[in-house]
Amino acid sequence: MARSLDRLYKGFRNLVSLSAMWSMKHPIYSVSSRSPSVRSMAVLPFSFSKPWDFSLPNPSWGPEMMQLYEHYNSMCEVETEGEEKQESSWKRLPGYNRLLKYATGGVYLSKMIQSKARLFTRNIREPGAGFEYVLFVNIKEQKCVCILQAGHLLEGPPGHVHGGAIATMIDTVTGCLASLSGAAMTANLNINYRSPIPLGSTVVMESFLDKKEGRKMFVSCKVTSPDGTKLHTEATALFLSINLNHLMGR
Ligand SMILES: CCCCCCCC(=O)SCCNC(=O)CCNC(=O)[C@H](O)C(C)(C)COP(=O)(O)OP(=O)(O)OC[C@H]1O[C@@H](n2cnc3c(N)ncnc32)[C@H](O)[C@@H]1OP(=O)(O)O
Repeated sequence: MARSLDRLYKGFRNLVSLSAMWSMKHPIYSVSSRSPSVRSMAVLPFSFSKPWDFSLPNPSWGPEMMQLYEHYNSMCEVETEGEEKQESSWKRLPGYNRLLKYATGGVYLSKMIQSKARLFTRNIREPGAGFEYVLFVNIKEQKCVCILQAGHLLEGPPGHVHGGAIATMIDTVTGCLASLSGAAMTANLNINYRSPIPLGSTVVMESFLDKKEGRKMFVSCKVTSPDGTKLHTEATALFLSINLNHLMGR
């Protein structure tokens, strides 16, 4: 089992390179200009039982979310230097509702390990109602950017996003960055909430690897408005790289 888990984690890392392939296989939806409430009721042409890349645009995405997606997605394209083509250091990470199932070898393990388990942030079926997000990583710069459109089911204070939902997304973004070179878990997360995030709005979450000391990774994260003028949230996190046996209680 431990060996299978190690193979599986290598598969997780391969997901980064798989993203380019997935984006070619799945066509991007055109986004309608209807009001946010109408947009959030749009129905996606897929069921949860099929693998679906949630990081691709769907009709619930508003213009700001689309604009930012297109900006970062264009940076993932192959760069040309003179005659030579170079792979971009930016990658879009595909988003599944169960990573385990779609990683190399994971399809077998996902039947053995709590087959009903699903990724917390990808569980709300109605498009636009929960966490609509896409993650981009820059491996060279050790940086991760997430574009998040927070839906109406994430309410905390009236009309605004719940602090726990914001913390969840910060954990996801910083966790993705910390896990780029291997399995890691959050040991500590400190959050300063500076200004509330209105429901339905789009925010940019930027995360940086500040320092690495042995197994410890110190990561920071900033949540801002799309134009960067408004700071919503700031956070620092400590991640510890783990051996996958840690998850098996050994
Ligand atoms: C794609 C989706 C991505 C989503 C990513 C989401 C990530 C998550 O949410 S993970 C879930 C939440 N996190 C958890 O459940 C973790 C629970 N905690 C644990 O399992 C363990 O405490 C764990 C793995 C963090 C550390 O345990 P362990 O590996 O035994 O480390 P340990 O030997 O105690 O400590 C190692 C070092 O880290 C330090 N350390 C450990 N915890 C902390 C902490 N909370 N604060 C500061 N330092 C700490 C220790 O002091 C020690 O330092 P040093 O080497 O200088 O003496």
